[in-house]
Amino acid sequence: MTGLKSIIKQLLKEKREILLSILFGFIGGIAAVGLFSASGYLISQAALGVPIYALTVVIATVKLLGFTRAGSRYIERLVSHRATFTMLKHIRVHFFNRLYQLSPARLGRMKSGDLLSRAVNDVESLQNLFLRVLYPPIVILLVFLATTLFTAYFSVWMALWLLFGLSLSLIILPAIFAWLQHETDEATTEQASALSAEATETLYGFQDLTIHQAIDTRIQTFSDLNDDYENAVARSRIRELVHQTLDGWIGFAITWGVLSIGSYLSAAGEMEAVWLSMFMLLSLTVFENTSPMAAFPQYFRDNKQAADRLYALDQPEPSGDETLDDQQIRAQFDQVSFTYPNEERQTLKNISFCIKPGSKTAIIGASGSGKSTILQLLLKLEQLNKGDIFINNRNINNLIPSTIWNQANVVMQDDTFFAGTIRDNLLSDTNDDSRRVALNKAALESFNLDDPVYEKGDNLSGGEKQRLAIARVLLREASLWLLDEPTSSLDRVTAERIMNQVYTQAQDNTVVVVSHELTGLETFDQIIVLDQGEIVETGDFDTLMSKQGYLYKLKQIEKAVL
Ligand SMILES: Nc1ncnc2c1ncn2[C@@H]1O[C@H](COP(=O)(O)OP(=O)(O)OP(=O)(O)O)[C@@H](O)[C@H]1O
Repeated sequence: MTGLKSIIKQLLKEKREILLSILFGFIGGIAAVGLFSASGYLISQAALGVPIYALTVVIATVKLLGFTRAGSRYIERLVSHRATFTMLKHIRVHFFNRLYQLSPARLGRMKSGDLLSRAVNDVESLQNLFLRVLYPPIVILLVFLATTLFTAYFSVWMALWLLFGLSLSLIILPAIFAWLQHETDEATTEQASALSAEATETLYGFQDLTIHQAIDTRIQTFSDLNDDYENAVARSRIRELVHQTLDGWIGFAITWGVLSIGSYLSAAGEMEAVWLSMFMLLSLTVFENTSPMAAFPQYFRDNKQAADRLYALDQPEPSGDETLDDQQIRAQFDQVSFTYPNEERQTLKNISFCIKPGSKTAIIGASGSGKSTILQLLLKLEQLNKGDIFINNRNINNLIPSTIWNQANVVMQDDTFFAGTIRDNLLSDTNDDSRRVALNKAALESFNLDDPVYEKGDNLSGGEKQRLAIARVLLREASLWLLDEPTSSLDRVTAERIMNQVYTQAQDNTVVVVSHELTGLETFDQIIVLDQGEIVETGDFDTLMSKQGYLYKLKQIEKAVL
């Protein structure tokens, strides 16, 4: 289902409001036509010297139509806006739920500026969908048809002429302008997206760009993108104005035609001349109603694209097992290959290994050899391309990601910290005493729970962030520990102290540690050595050293360097 269809389906839930909007829109529109027509008739009669008492009914009708028009316009606006805001509320909730279910890896691949503009601009622009795209044409059509029917009572030719004007104004002109706009609009959307992503990246990287003296180039790029976008928007607005002008001319031309037909009919004695001014004002008013159609192609396009973009995030609800019954976690990779989306290079090549329940595994290897990727796949943050991963003998494809996350204590290289306090950033609803114990275990005893943390943890050093991330996991109960270089920014003594705390707490659990460090490997049950996405050897420390293979050579190099 396309995005627009999904949104319209969502909107149709507000049936009552929609029907009321159309009904009162129609009453308001037809009252306006009636008001001006009756006024035209009144002016003609007054000019002919008809006494005022003979016109009492028409005068009262004009007044009544004036009130009806104002009242129904008010009710129409009220119910149409209520329908719109209810719809927006549902869409926001739907969008957030989808965003929430997206895998963090897929989220990460979207440029943050782009994503923000999606969330905010797209939902905001959808408020025009009902107010300017869906129901105004229906109301205009109904008013037009009712007016044409009324006109047909006096003259079929005049009614046909009005119908001709209706098809020009309501169908042909919007279709031509929608077609004209089609190509440039695609470009405008891409430019808006590029501009937003560029702005976000420049703001985030402002400090680095300034230090590396690359800010001027970046600002120039931003300024060029901005110019392109502004030009595209200006072109689009000019087209809208041309459409509006042409629409006005069509209204005048049709009114002129109505007047000509009326004059001919009254000269031929088939219609009284007193009706002429009524038809002239009727035609002018009914065409005035069509002026919102000039913005129709633009709004239609904007809303269609916004809806498609929002619903592009839709993906099937994750299905599968929601629990892992066993206390201990066993993981097995069976001939797994993996390439990141949109990448040519294979990151993992046909790797197989088994992590036994309650065991301690170290994954080592050169930078870029694929160590972190193994953790990403285990957490189902990425979808493997070939082979199978089993957790407790269940294929990972049949597990919903949150089942694994519930069981996992994870420290990644780029854990996120939020503006708030240390307490907030521990992400635990336990009591303050337990929080303090966790901070102590993570060698953060100098921190207070109320100490502030800036956005993205900007006031914390690299080592403090790592220790805070470890304090987070020390507060959770989990049977699988996945630690990606958890102490790489710490001095050896502190690192050992903290890791001892981790191993004590995780002594019965399955632990996988990704590391560059070659020290302390003796304590692991299994060492997996990776090189360029391939496993070059596995085994415990003594076995690998006695084999005098890859790890042995690395150790020799380390010895020589130190
Ligand atoms: N999100 C991503 N999209 C595309 N390629 C990626 C992504 N993440 C990692 N890669 C690539 O996959 C390869 C393996 O990356 P990975 O992070 O798993 O290596 P690593 O062994 O953990 O490296 P390091 O020790 O430097 O952290 C690298 O070549 C990297 O460029």
